[in-house]
Amino acid sequence: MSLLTISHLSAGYGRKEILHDISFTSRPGTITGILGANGCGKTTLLKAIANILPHKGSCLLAENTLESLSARELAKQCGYIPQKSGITIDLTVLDVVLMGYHPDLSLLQPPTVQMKEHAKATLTMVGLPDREQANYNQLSEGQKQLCILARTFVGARKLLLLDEPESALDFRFRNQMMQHLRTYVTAHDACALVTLHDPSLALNTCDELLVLSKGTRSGKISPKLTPVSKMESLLSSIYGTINITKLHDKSGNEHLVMIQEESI
Ligand SMILES: Nc1ncnc2c1ncn2[C@@H]1O[C@H](COP(=O)(O)OP(=O)(O)OP(=O)(O)O)[C@@H](O)[C@H]1O
Repeated sequence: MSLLTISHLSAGYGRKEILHDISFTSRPGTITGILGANGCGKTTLLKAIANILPHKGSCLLAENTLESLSARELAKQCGYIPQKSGITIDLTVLDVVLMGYHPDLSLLQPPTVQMKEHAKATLTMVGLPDREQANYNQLSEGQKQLCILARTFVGARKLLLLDEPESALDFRFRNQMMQHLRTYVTAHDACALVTLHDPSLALNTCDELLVLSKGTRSGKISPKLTPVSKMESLLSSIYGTINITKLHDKSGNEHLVMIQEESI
């Protein structure tokens, strides 16, 4: 059964259409990676689903048509992480995380003690223990991404839209971030759409991959089910001639690794 149903979505800027007739579904408890070349429309897709961009088509989350919700109701259903947080004023890390509760609080209502404790625990979980009183703007870019991730997690929304949440994270934190996301979608029966630029990370941590090419859907991959030859063919449309190889770690778990077949 689907939690999210995107039907015939088209969107763009002004008169220029960027996304053309995109349809797909996501099940509860799953992570869908969105892959595509620079400028193909990944961010535009997330913005349209988050209702930041006017669009044609519809986005259904469980029984809610997202386009018909008020901004507050939408924020209660859907957490959106843009590429840049846009936070320029001085705020503590804890205050930034507590912003994740805003849709649940009335104007000027302060967060509860329980919310603060949960926010601190979430900061520790994502890898920022003891940093709650630090100035958000004095964190490294990677630490900022972890802080914004914590902000997204505390809200317990059914749909998470994450735009390159791993771009400033090192190898270890990238994998951990995807593990935290896995824990989140499982615990909340939620679904996450994540734009990623690391195909190997996407192949090993996402349940499904939506492949975009020039604003159209060129295919969907289920890394555990789709034959390697079909994955290679679809991903070659983005990355050129590539080769996907199966490797096993020391515990015997299978991993997919994508390598470039020829020099560019
Ligand atoms: N605010 C805007 N006004 C006009 N055109 C825009 C705007 N934002 C993006 N575009 C255009 O829309 C197209 C898709 O951009 P988008 O940011 O969705 O791509 P993307 O796949 O997320 O790229 P990247 O991987 O580089 O982040 C690009 O051609 C871009 O120039």
